[in-house]
Amino acid sequence: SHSWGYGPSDGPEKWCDGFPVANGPRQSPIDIIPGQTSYDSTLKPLKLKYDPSNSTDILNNGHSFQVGFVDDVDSSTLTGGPITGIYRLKQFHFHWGASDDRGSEHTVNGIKFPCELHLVHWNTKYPSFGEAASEPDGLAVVGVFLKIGAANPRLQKVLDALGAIKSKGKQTTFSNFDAKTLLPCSLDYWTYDGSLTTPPLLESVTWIVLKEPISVSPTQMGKFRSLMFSGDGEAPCCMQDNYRPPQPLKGRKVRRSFK
Ligand SMILES: CC[C@H](CNC(=O)c1ccc(S(N)(=O)=O)cc1)c1ccc2[nH]ccc2c1
Ligand SMILES: [Zn+2]
Repeated sequence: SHSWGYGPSDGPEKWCDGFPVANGPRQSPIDIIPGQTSYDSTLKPLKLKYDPSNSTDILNNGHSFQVGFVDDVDSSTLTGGPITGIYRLKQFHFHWGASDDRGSEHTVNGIKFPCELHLVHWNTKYPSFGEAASEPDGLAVVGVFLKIGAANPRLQKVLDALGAIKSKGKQTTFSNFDAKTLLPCSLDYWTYDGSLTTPPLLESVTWIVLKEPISVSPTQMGKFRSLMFSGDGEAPCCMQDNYRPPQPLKGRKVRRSFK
């Protein structure tokens, strides 16, 4: 079966065996080279409307942890930016490294950040996330870089919940969380057509990567690394380096919303 991970035997270099689209024309992440992006004045400002009452749970899915949202109504949505229509927030999750010198999926001029947040939205022109995930305009993921600095109080509620979901498959309630508090001041962004960065690597994602990072402290990064890829009763394996490296651009254009 398609069991994949981030280790030497099941990691990103092996994913093409089970998921040939890994070598497709619009794979993610990519290295963003700001000097090679083009300013597009027709790009609209991002509009993120998140209702805190929509957050439901926090789950260790064995690859990362994610905070889930009620997505059967249009109360936590993404509109504007490079997309048309209304996309609903489904979940957010993170990717991080074993040390502060790596961990992000997108890079900027080859620079890796210690962590990257992904806010996953699906196009409401489709009946569900699962169906949208296989459409070229089905998903929109907002990526936010985390850089080492002062402890970020906005992360603390999420990090304090990790103790309850240490191993794979653990889940607990997580209510009244306002995902907007995780966003930086500026919503300036780069955007390009890409894919999920984990199997099944579906080429259905409009990527919207924010230029301004948010801060995270080394201690807070340690909390991410206290999670386990492994389930209870399995050989313990720390959840870290759960990032895919940048993929070939294959002629794609990266646009930016700012001068
Ligand atoms: C269709 C994929 C989905 C599971 N994966 C995701 O939801 C997902 C979301 C975002 C990103 S990222 N890092 O690019 O932001 C990567 C993966 C998914 C959903 C339901 C499923 N049922 C059976 C299998 C299955 C897979
Ligand atoms: Zn992700």
